[in-house]
Amino acid sequence: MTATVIDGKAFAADLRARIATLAAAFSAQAGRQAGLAVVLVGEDPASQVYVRSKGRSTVEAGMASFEHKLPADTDEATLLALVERLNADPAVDGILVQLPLPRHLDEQKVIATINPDKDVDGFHVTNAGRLAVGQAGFVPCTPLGCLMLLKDRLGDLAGLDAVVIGRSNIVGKPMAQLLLAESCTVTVAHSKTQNLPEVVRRADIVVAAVGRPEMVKGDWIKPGATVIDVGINRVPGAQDGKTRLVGDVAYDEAAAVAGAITPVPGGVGPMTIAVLLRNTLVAAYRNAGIALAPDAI
Ligand SMILES: Nc1nc2c(c(=O)[nH]1)N[C@@H](CN(C=O)c1ccc(C(=O)N[C@@H](CCC(=O)O)C(=O)O)cc1)CN2
Ligand SMILES: [Mg+2]
Repeated sequence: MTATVIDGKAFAADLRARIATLAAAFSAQAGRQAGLAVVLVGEDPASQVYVRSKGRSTVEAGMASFEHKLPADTDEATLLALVERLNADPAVDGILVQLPLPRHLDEQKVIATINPDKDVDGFHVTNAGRLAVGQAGFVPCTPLGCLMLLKDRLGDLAGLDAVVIGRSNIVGKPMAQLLLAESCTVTVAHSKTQNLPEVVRRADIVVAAVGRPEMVKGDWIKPGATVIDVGINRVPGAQDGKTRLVGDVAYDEAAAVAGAITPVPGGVGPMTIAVLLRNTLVAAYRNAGIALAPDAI
């Protein structure tokens, strides 16, 4: 078997186009643009790339982008005061603090300061709780993007066996909650899981989010399974000094067995920013008190 390649880049482009149409409708109805504030502390090169890309995508979708770049040695009080100002700013519908933060800053404390109804990353405990009990809230962008790709490929997920490898607050745990809400039978595997290859072999859906390059091997995959690779790992390339990106799944081996698989790059990654725009627009509709059909985006 050779797997169908799930083209996250194309799916995300289509999603962004639909968001742009709705964002224009929002601006006309509300008399203002939906707004996203992104806070970057420090000069981490990857974070700078992601923040630039978020700003550009926000403007391209017809929304307002507010970028706040703070030096790496910013103290906690200054960062929390900025978040409080953004909470109070009616032009700001969504607030995102780019992670990771410099070590001296407490990520949980910063996230806890964001108004949950502006928390378009879905990282606030209130939104984690809402997801856990099935209430409307914001869902973290990467797992929601994975779910969109899965539903597009498989339709109804009810009854399928899903294994999520990784238990982070940002991907693994919310992914498991989302799959449970779709009535999958969900296993969350992690570094202490015994007989991981056997556990993965049971799965109709495998979501790999461990951050270990090419850890999931082809012979772990059940023939025909759908494989979603969240990993973005930079490893030394074949040529001197060059690096290349690989996922958490050994792609060529897995693609020979799976029914469908996301590539790295071009799979899950582009969905993260498209879903961020989606969450921001949903926040704008809610903040403006304008109804938006639940399945509109
Ligand atoms: N506050 C947040 N911080 C972080 C998040 C997040 O959702 N919210 N996620 C990641 C970084 N991230 C967005 O912030 C992100 C990561 C990867 C991609 C992406 O498109 N990746 C490409 C490859 C990019 C490359 O060449 O390096 C792909 O997979 O095709 C977008 C956004 C951590 N921090
Ligand atoms: Mg820290």
